[in-house]
Amino acid sequence: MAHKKQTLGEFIIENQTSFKYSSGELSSLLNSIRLAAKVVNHEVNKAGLVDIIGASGDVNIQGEDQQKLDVYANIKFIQTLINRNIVCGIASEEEDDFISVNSQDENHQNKYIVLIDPLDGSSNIDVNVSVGTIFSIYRRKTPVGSPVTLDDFLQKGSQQVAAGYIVYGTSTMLVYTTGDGVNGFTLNPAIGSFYLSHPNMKFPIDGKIYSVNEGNYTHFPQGIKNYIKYCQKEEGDRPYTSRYIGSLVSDFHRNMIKGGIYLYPKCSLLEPGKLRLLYECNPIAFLAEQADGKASDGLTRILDIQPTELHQRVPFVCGSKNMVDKCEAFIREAQ
Ligand SMILES: O=P(O)(O)OC[C@H]1O[C@](O)(COP(=O)(O)O)[C@@H](O)[C@@H]1O
Ligand SMILES: [Mg+2]
Ligand SMILES: [Mg+2]
Repeated sequence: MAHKKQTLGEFIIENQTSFKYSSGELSSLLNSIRLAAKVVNHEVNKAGLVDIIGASGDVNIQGEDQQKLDVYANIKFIQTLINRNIVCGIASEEEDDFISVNSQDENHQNKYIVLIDPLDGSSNIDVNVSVGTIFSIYRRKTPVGSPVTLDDFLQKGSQQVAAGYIVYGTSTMLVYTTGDGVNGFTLNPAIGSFYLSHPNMKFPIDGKIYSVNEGNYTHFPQGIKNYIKYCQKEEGDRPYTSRYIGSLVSDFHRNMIKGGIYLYPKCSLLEPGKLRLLYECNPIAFLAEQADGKASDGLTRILDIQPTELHQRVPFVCGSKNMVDKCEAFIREAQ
C-alpha cells in the first residue's frame, strides 16, 4: 500500500513550483531536514539501549539542563545543514548565539536561515513519551554574500517561508507548510521513506480537549483561570477532556487532528511564559493558521509579534479557532 502513496521527496519536488520563490534551494533545504530527521529518529528509537538517556551535564542559555538527546539532535541538524551548504544562518534553542554559515564567501548565494528546537519535550526523553523537533525557515533580509546578522533572525513570524515539526511517537511523522496548507508524512521504517499519510491537515473549528500544565494553576492570570474553569464546567458539551503530554509538538499534533487548545500562559513562576517565540511559537503558529486554527499570546496574533531577542519567551494560546477565540475573550474580560 505504502508504495502507492507519494513520498515526501516527490511531494517536495512536485510542489516546488507552487512556492513563491521556487529556485530549488528551499526543496534542497527541506530534503536536508528530512535527512536529519531520519538520523535523529534512529537514535530516539533506541534511546533505552544507547548512552543517550539523561542529562549531558551542560546548561543552555535558557538555564535548562541540556539532555544528551538535546545535544545529539542539535549537532545532527546543524551538521546536516552546514555540510549541505544549504543555509546562510542557523539559530537553535541549544546554541547561545546564531551561527553564520560561510557567509563571508561572496559567492555564497544561499538565502535561507533556519531556526530550530532540535528536541522538543526534553522532559519526556527518559520516560519514553513522544518528543519532537521544530523548524522555521525565513529568507534572509541582509544582502546575499554579506554576513548574516541578528536582524535576519528577528523577523516576524508572518515572514516565515516554511515551518514544520517532526514527532517521534508511535510512528514518526514530519508535518510542514510552505504557506500552501499543511501536510503530514509518516516514516515507513522498513523502507526509510516518509509517505504522504495526512494530506491537507485541518484543525476542527471546535474541540473538546484542553492542554495546559494545571500544576501552575495558582500562578496563572485570572483570565486563564476563568477559561480553565469554563473548560471544566458541567454545561453543554463540557467539561472538556484534559490532555497534557508535556511535549508541545505532540500536544499540538493531537489537538490539530482531534480539535483542542494548548495553553502555556505567562505565570508568576515564568514571566512572560516558557515557550520561545522564534523556534517554538512562530513555526507552530504558522502551521496552526495554515490548518485553519489560531495562535496568539492571549491578546496579539503570534505571527504579528516583532521579535526583539533570539531566545525570547511569550505566552502561548493555540488550537481550534473557536476555542482560542473563547480563551482570548476570557483574558480580555479579566483585564
Ligand atoms: O513541564 P512544563 O513546564 O509543563 O513544560 C512543558 C513544555 O515545555 C517544553 O518541553 C519546552 O520545550 P523544550 O523541551 O524544547 O525545552 C514543551 O515541549 C512543553 O510543552
Ligand atoms: Mg521545545
Ligand atoms: Mg528543545
